[in-house]
Amino acid sequence: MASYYEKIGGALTVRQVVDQFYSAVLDEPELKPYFDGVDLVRLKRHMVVLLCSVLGGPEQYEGQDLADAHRGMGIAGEHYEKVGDLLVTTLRGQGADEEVVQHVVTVLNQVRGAIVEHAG
Ligand code: HEM
Repeated sequence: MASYYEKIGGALTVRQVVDQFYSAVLDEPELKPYFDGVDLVRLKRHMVVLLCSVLGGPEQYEGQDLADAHRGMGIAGEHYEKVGDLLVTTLRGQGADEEVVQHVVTVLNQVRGAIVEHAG
């Protein structure tokens, strides 16, 4: 049975998703300030590998633990939802099927607690 990773088109598609996703995030005035001064090349590289491995690809995530990476940013729940929605919209826009999207939504719900620091 094809993995989600194969279904979506492998690392090439994931890279396109991640590029589009961060363009969309940085287009949101409420979200952009979080990324001031951030090394976007490194961020995108880590996100590509993380998403590949979440989808069942062979890549091994070697970035920071998600709680450590986001600690002290004071990320609001409402901003987390926005970022999650942008990822889902981008996946759909790249033709990901609903099974793949639902798997990503499940993982987004699992990691929420590690990333969000403010209820609002
Ligand atoms: C939706 C789920 C999210 C996932 C899966 C995720 C994933 C990641 C990953 C893999 C990194 C790189 C860690 C490293 O380089 O070692 C990172 C860094 C970062 N994330 Fe997230 N993130 C999420 C949500 C958010 C949200 C909601 C915000 C802010 C609104 C955010 C802001 C940042 C920033 C600013 C960095 C850069 C930290 C730095 O390099 O100093 N993330 N994230």
